[in-house]
Amino acid sequence: MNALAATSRNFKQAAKLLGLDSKLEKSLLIPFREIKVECTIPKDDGTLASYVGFRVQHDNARGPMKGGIRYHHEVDPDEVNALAQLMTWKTAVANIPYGGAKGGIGCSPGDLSISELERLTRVFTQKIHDLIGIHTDVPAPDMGTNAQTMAWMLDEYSKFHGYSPAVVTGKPVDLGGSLGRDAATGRGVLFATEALLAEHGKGIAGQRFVIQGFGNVGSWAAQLITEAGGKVIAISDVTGAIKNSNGLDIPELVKHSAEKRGIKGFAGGDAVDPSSLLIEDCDVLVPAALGGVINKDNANDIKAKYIIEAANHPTDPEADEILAKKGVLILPDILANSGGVTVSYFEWVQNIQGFMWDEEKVNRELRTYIARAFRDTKDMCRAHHCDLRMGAFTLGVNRVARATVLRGWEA
Ligand SMILES: NC(=O)C1=CN([C@@H]2O[C@H](COP(=O)(O)OP(=O)(O)OC[C@H]3O[C@@H](n4cnc5c(N)ncnc54)[C@H](OP(=O)(O)O)[C@@H]3O)[C@@H](O)[C@H]2O)C=CC1
Ligand SMILES: O=C(O)CCC(=O)C(=O)O
Repeated sequence: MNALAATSRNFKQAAKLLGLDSKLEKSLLIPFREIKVECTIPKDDGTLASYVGFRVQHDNARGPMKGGIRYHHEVDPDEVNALAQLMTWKTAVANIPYGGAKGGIGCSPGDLSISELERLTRVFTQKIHDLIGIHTDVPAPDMGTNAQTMAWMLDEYSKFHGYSPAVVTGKPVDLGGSLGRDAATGRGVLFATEALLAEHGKGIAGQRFVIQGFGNVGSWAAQLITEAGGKVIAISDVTGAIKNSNGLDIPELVKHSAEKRGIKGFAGGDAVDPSSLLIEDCDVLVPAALGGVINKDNANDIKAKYIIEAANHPTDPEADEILAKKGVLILPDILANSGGVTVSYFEWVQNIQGFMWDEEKVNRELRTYIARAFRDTKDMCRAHHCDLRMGAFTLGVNRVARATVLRGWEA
């Protein structure tokens, strides 16, 4: 199912559970603003290349819009729209004073040189600089982008508006980035998993994990889960998938992946078919790459007891239904991966205050925010007799609806 159709379907189900007025429901669903820009750059060989960039600003009832910028060949308007909407509910679930946005450029970052990526990022920033800002819309990294991308955005934005570190988060620490932001999404995944397992009398130690994706989120999640005593038995990235039933040596895999630009060829595990990774026998499955990967075609074969959605919208609504019947518990994206935007919020606060926190404080606060979001979600599950996804959706949608009504519509 298309990402936007799936996300909107979840939203509508939550609106129904909350008994939202149909006109309010409609106004919450329609994005505040959709931006589409042409980005042409000279390539290193002198030829021109044109790309399409998007920024969808979904909602700002609770504060400045917030969300990452994705560089991936599959980026399209519907997907960015869905991801922006998810950010609105996610920031509300985390109870941080933001709305939601998302951006992206349809490109294959692996095929571009560093200087081509820099030119593309600068052109994109030139096209949207008037529509983002510290108190309007604050970008951050997502798939295919990183701290360096944010450094270029900050530099380009500052040419128009003066030096403004708080205009992006996930920056390098040398430019005002927060300690702990790089690991934050993976660390949030760990904290959220701990909260879920604790409810069932379990801990991370001894559980067998399978992780799809070994980029920022997947690699940090793997490292932190391993440090907490979990056994990561299989991992995939674009280059392939590997398995070791005794547990993969994650620090060695991190080194291998950095040197070889992927996990393929790692000596500490056996190569397996990437298409069967999600149906490997394990306790906890952590999709940490693309959307829509758990769907009606593979849901029946999934063996995990818990799915922790580190990626955005990895599970289709049809798969949700199949997995619920099988008794698989799903910790939804807007809660499970909210650690990234939560530490982005801490970064923005530090930039505005001109004061830096130490990493221990960042991680301690993150644990508090994730634990609170989990408790609040469970309260909504009890109130509405629903699963964790609808618990998180009703929590987020209700907070945004309340803010919208309080602000009113008077012209
Ligand atoms: N970064 C953040 O703070 C946050 C990210 N997220 C979400 O987490 C997910 C991952 O983002 P992030 O880690 O930042 O992105 P990265 O670009 O750092 O990493 C993405 C990873 O996914 C892998 N990948 C891509 N396609 C496939 C595929 N078909 N099968 C298996 N692996 C694949 C990539 O492989 P390769 O490197 O070989 O291309 C890479 O290992 C996304 O859904 C994103 O929206 C959510 C919240 C915050
Ligand atoms: O850190 C941020 O602002 C946004 C991270 C993001 O894009 C996401 O949570 O999906």
